Amino acid sequence: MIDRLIEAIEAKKNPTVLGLDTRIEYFPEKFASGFDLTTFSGAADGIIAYNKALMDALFGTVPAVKIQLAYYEMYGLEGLRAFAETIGYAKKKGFVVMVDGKRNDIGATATAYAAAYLGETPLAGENARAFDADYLTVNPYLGSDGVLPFVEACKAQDKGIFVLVKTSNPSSGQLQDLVVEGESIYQRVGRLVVEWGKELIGKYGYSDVGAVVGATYPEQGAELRRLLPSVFFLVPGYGAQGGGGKELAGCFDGSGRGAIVNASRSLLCAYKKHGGDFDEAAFAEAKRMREDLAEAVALRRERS
Ligand SMILES: O=C(O)c1cc(=O)[nH]c(=O)n1[C@@H]1O[C@H](COP(=O)(O)O)[C@@H](O)[C@H]1O
Repeated sequence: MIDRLIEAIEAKKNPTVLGLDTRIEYFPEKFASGFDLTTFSGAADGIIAYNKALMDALFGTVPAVKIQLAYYEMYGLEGLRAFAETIGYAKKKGFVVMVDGKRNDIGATATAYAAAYLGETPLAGENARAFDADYLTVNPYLGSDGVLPFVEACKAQDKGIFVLVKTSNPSSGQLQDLVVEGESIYQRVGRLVVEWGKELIGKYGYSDVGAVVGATYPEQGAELRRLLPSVFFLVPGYGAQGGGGKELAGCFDGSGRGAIVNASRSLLCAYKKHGGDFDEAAFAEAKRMREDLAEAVALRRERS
């Protein structure tokens, strides 16, 4: 999977993920008036239409989408309908599809989650795919036996995962920065990610087992980039959370690879900054973000 992700980034010359954390409060008035937003079903219809318009506007310039499950679960079964339809449309448009569910559990249950998002669900007779994503985000708190079922699914199905290593939120250091046996927890998790992914290295030297590294901690990002050369980074926290710009140079490697940066609210609500229609505004913001990241990559290349 990782080779496909890297090639998709290079084809668009843009290490950006469109985060589809879509909620009805983000709809501009004119768009909102087209749906009955007093019901889950109307909200789901609105979300599907919003997502499709954004994907239509951005598929030429952005290589991947990340669909955050929480924003679909909160609209109940209708929300899951919107989730499934968004995955289907994203694939049709050629996006690499990441599902952000931060899943984990004991081994047997992790196997069920892996079947749901990365693999196949056994039915009487034959297997079927429930939600067919390319990537899933995974929480490592339960240790190896809670992560290996996802790694197995990556192997069997040519998929990928991003394991939470250093997250973007303000309190991420409360546990992740603790020093144990001479290294921080996030460094230790990073080393485990290398272990988990060592049999899944693609032709560019990166593994299907990647890491989430928040844009809001660029120093730790650069440190992890040096420490984990085979681990590709999903970097959330750009824009709305304050991350971005040249600070992110250290998340990339010397050839400009190694990371893809997610923006959700800053693209979903770009019309509030740029004015005009929400899809055109998202396109303008995606272009600005691409230039911003290109500068970070250029700086990284200069340093190598
Ligand atoms: O796994 C993630 O994607 C994630 C990890 C992390 O450390 N920080 C983080 O913000 N995220 C997700 O990335 C997205 C960020 O959204 P914006 O802040 O609106 O761009 C949300 O879907 C978060 O759940």
